[in-house]
Amino acid sequence: MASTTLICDTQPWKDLKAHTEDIKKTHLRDLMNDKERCESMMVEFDGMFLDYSRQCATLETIDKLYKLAEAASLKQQINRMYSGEHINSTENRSVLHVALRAPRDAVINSDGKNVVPDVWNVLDKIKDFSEKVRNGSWVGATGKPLKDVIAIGIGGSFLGPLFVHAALQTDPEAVEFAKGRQLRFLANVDPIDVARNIAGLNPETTLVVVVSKTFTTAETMLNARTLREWISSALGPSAVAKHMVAVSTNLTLVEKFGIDPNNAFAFWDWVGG
Ligand SMILES: O=P(O)(O)OC[C@H]1O[C@H](O)[C@H](O)[C@@H](O)[C@@H]1O
Repeated sequence: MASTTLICDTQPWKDLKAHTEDIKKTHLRDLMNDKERCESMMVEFDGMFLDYSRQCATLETIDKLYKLAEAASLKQQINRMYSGEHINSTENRSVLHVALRAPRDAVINSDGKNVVPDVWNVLDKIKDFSEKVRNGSWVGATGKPLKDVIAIGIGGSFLGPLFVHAALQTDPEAVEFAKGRQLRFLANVDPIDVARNIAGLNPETTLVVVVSKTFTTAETMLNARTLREWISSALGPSAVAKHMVAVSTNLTLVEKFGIDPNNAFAFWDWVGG
């Protein structure tokens, strides 16, 4: 049940607010001298190390934050999310991005259906396709392997892929695999940006990935049509099926656009856009 009390009207919020005034008087240098405090602000899990000791916070702050989380029913809200309740009340839908990284045997229901098998079908399809592109067995319209990628998308459909790209830029294995390849992002409708994106790329060896939850976003669709024209004017309209793929919830529009449904990687309404 959603509470009608605003979080800022609760006692734990007021306590935390008063506490922040106190903590401002203490220098971080002094906080860092407290060994017990520093040790309890470091955690390790599954090879990941989190050190949050360099925050203006004491153990008392953490305790107050926990009390606030309790007042906000954070645990219950997390459980509601995992059980597929429509916690996105404005869009009346589940919020299940957690299902995208769930193990194969997990059961996560949305509207009475376990969504995990569908997720894994798409993940396997993505892996299969990307491996073919990487090992050169997927070839373009003129028989050449595809080495460069242009990702079209705006908002979340740009920032998500960009985030992964940024994260992998310092991973030695990813750097090795990316040698000789370019990944470019087309995320606005400035014609100069289109020109910059395709400069130096050959349509014969380029893969275009259109990422759009709705497949109706004006900027993305304009850029997708521009690059469809770039490909088909150089290689003929049938080349689109070899050189363009999509990631979307709207597979009907993807197919209408001319992308082969076999190369459309689905996701679902319950993934935030
Ligand atoms: O993924 P799409 O449907 O193309 O939407 C792309 C973006 O469109 C708008 O800017 C929305 O505010 C964003 O939340 C969304 O990520």
